[in-house]
Amino acid sequence: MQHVLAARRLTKTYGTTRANDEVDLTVRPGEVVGLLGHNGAGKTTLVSQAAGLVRPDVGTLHVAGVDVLAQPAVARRALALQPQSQVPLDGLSPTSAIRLAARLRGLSRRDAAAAAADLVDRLDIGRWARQRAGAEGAGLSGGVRRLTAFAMAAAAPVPLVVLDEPTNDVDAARRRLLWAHVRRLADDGAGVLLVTHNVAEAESVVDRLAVLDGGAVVAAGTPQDLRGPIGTGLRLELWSAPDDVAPPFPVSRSVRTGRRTLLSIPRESAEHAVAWASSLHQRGAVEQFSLTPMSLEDVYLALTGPSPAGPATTRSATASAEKEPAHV
Ligand SMILES: Nc1ncnc2c1ncn2[C@@H]1O[C@H](COP(=O)(O)OP(=O)(O)OP(=O)(O)O)[C@@H](O)[C@H]1O
Repeated sequence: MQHVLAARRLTKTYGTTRANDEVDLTVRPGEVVGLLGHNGAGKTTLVSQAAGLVRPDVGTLHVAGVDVLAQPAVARRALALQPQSQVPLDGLSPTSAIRLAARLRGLSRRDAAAAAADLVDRLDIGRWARQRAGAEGAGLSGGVRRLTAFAMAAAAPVPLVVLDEPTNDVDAARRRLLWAHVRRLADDGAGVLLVTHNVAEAESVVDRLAVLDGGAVVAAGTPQDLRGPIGTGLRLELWSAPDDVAPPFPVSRSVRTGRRTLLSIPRESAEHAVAWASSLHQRGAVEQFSLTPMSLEDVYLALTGPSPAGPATTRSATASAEKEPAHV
């Protein structure tokens, strides 16, 4: 079936900063595509171009088959956007804002009211549903405003839903409700482009992922594709290990954060690792330990590096930018 989003060689430069560098990205109806990347990697620039808010320097962009560059207003009607910044709700309650969004997308008064009631219920924001926001959203918490903005984007059927960091400020229980609804949007036939820093949680809802680094797509595919050889490994976590800890098996990566030491090890070393960590634990050298499969977050960090590369000013500005461009 036709893509609901098709970006080809999309490039956007601000001065010497290449915010998007020949990005290829597609979203099909019924799938959730996650867009990952460090701060400044170029995610919002890509989303803004898809929404017709920013014009690319080079490349082509189609939303639901409509050329965004030639017909931005028509393309915009095929897309619902939850922006990264909070939406202004001044004077509106969550219920009235969601209804309004649904009405603007052509739903009847009755259907808009039903959609708003359903979303308020699914996202568990009933306590605040009739509470009017003051200036700059005053009176509603950041999380409720964010959930309301999500519900506004989800209020009426549309070919492409674009969500730019929808879970910011949202508590753990309601994040789960939101993720479930993201999946439901795709299961109902929409294509969803999801920008998120929440790699671990996003793994449960995305069909495919693209990782941006320095404006370029450095990896793309299903979570399983991305795991690749890195993802077949294991992670051994030690709590309060001494600084000079020296495992007697291969370690591809060792990271210390606070009291935790995280070692990436090959699957074949599992038995050795458990025996070694158990003996450290018995001697009191570590407080506790765990051995688990590598998470998608570990793989993401391995792909992008522990510190942000930032946008590339040239193609060779970062190690990862030298990799073959990937396509999704
Ligand atoms: N209007 C602009 N003018 C100048 N530079 C810009 C502009 N918009 C974005 N940039 C730069 O382009 C790069 C990509 O920014 P972008 O906002 O797309 O990143 P991002 O991946 O969305 O980051 P974050 O995760 O922090 O939201 C950054 O270096 C940013 O400073």
